[in-house]
Amino acid sequence: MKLNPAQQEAVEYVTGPCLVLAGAGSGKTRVITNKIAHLILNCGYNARNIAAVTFTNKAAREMRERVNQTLPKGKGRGLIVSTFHTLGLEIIKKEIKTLGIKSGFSLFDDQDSMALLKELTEKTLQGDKDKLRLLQNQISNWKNDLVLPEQAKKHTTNNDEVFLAECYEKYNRLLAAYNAFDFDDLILVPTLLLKQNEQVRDRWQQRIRYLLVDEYQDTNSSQYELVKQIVGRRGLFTVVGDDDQSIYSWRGAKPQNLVKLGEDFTRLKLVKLEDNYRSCGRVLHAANILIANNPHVYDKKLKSNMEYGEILRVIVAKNEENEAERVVAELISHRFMKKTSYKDYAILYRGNHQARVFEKMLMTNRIPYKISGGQSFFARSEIKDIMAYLRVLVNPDDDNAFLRIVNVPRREIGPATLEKLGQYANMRHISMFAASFELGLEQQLTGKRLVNLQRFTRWLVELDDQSQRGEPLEAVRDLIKQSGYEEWLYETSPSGKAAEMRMKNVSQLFGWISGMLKGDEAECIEPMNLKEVVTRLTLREMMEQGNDEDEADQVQLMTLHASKGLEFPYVFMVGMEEGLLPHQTSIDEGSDEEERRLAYVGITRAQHELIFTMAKERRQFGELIKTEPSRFLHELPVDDLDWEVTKRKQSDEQRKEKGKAHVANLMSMLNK
Ligand SMILES: Nc1ncnc2c1ncn2[C@@H]1O[C@H](COP(=O)(O)OP(=O)(O)OP(=O)(O)O)[C@@H](O)[C@H]1O
Ligand SMILES: [Mg+2]
Repeated sequence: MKLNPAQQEAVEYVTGPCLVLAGAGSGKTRVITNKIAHLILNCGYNARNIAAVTFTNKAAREMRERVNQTLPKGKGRGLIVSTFHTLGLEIIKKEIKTLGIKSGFSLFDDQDSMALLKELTEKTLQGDKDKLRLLQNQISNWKNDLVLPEQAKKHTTNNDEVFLAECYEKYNRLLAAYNAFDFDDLILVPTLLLKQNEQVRDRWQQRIRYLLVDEYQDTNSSQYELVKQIVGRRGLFTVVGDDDQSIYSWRGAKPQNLVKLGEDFTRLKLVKLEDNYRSCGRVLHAANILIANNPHVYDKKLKSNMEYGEILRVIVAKNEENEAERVVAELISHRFMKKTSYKDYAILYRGNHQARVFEKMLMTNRIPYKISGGQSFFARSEIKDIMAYLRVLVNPDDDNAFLRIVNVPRREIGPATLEKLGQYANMRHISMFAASFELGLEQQLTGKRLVNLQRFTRWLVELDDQSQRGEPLEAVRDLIKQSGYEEWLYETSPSGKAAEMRMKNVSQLFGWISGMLKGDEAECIEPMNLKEVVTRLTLREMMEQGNDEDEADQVQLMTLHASKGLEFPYVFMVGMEEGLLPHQTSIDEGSDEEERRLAYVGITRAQHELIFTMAKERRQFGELIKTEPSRFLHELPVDDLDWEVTKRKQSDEQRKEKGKAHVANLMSMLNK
């Protein structure tokens, strides 16, 4: 693969710390993939001593693929390409003894952790959603800053803070009782362990001798500390990033970590890349002009290597339905004229809720599409159910999971039974699952209630035995069959078709499990046992979403956040309105810099053409609100934008009919 001289320099510098700081599309990610190959092929590194960290599972998968293509077969074996969280999980798993935790621990996603917080603040916050969210954020911030409950408690200045810190302490204690970690723990726990335990640190520094980090601008304090602990004094690493694409400050990301890197590693070599290979000149010009409105720590230049390209259009639609209609009509005719594929198009938006009308319009027109994020595969109730079964199977202490499935499908184990069971378990300080076997429970529960409950838990024990006997796949298959889940889906779904769809999702999940147990899933280094599979799936569930049929020819729908690092020939940036982009909260807070960076990320995803759209009216909380064009549209260079002038005289009805006719016309052209 060809590289320019600056990229080449970054790839070949392997004797010390290296930072590549450059704008979008300048080939930073390409530097990382080429450097991995260079380290293995020309510098004598064994692949298993190299780790590359990226931000999403999708990016990790792509990176691994790209590296494998450049290496002779087998040379990439053992290479770690993962997200920060998967790397953290890997460290926890390998150091489970040192950490003194039971294997088969659970991972709690945001919803699980919220359920826990709700439980422990039942009396104080009484389910107040805003306050609960505030508490959850504060705990997350503490964890991201490596602050433990004791330290948090020490630094309180008022009663509110004392309350938050105490909740944090209780929350962590509950997590431990459930033998569970939350998302932020996956970084916090390994980082503190490496920091405090020299032996463990040595072990990991021996294992990972060269570290590469993509999208470095989005690392938070705990992630940065993890990097520091792994590279140690040797300081052999390459990180690449772009401060203008820092869009995760709400998760504690600190672009200042770029500056800190220079202070912490004084030998740091800085490489700047100034050629953009992705976007046409006009797209790049617009992006550069927009981002110039933000203050800059580093001076960066970026010039296009492509032609200047088509004018950037702004489509002004009447309302959100009309916006979706227009985008889909544009897409159909464009595809017809240019003979492109559906997967060449991306529709990018600020918030997941914006996706729905586009989804509907695409479906109506039979256009294949894929939504990344949003209602993810793992958020579907059937997947949550089966995952809960699996979680109980590998970690019977997981009361949350137990409660989710104890009566799904219905087993006549009612709330009164569960309440009694819960009380007894609490008294004995054991899990509900364990409590169900104790003789003492007979005083609380009698007759049929106890029989039903124990039939259920005994059945789980049998499945676990089967799995332990070396038949994990059969155990999972039996679990799904014997639970009667399929029949239950047919009974409870709104239609047979819906039940069928849901069962298809369950089969998909089963397929993944089977692949992981055999070790043929992309992210597997070797076959996994059922415990590992469940933790890995939970992580997939937390990180990202979905059943990634990357190869399929589908229009891509995703949030601006999820589009980071990706590129598409044709991009629609929709909902370009004040209140959406920039988001209302940032307007209220009087700071739009991060939103501008988000717009910059969106614009720089486009390779050939970029179309902005907005709706003049939008429904908000059931009311129709008049909107204003996004300030970012006004910041773009006037000569590069073509604002569509709306013809006022057309009535709504006429417009609607015309839009429909247009789409129908195009479809018939295509079908000929
Ligand atoms: N030297 C080069 N010659 C030709 N094409 C290149 C070169 N370097 C990178 N590219 C191509 O340019 C595009 C952008 O590269 P890449 O994704 O690595 O950029 P990036 O800096 O990581 O972008 P982002 O900031 O959006 O993550 C890719 O299609 C890549 O293959
Ligand atoms: Mg990149």
